[in-house]
Amino acid sequence: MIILGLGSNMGDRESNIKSAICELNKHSKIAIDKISSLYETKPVGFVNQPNFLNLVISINTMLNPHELLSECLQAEYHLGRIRKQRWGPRNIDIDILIFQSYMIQDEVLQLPHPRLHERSFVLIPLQEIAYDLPVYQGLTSKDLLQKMNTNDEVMLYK
Ligand SMILES: Nc1nc2nc(S)n(CCO)c2c(=O)[nH]1
Repeated sequence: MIILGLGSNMGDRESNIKSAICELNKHSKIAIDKISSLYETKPVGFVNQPNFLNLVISINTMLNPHELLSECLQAEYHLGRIRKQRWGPRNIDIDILIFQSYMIQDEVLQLPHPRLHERSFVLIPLQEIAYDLPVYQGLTSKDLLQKMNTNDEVMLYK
């Protein structure tokens, strides 16, 4: 499976995420498979910023991980990606979370995403579309969520 995480906490957040999905789906070598519900989520990392909207999608593609990263960055660029601070607010964020069984650690891409297992804003939507997918040390999103306190950080938006 190939899983992307989408997020936005600037501007029309829902429209930004829908536009990002459309941008990706327009690509001849990317096919959207599943789309999770949309969630309102409290910011983690740099907490002094607006709430995010987050979702995850699964895709099918013939691209390799670095080619897919390039297309995700292109899509962010086309959507006018605004990011002043590394951890600050952004109108659109497209992260590659899982790319089949690839393990990559280089200066532009880390797979699986290094913070995937500690992010309820990823694990909760991921549970919807890939509940039995091992995502971290053989554990599924359900296993990982059972170990976390996530009661008010992630709320179903739509
Ligand atoms: N809830 C939430 N917190 C975040 N902190 C960062 S950085 N990001 C950007 C994704 O890495 C997010 C996010 O998408 N959602």
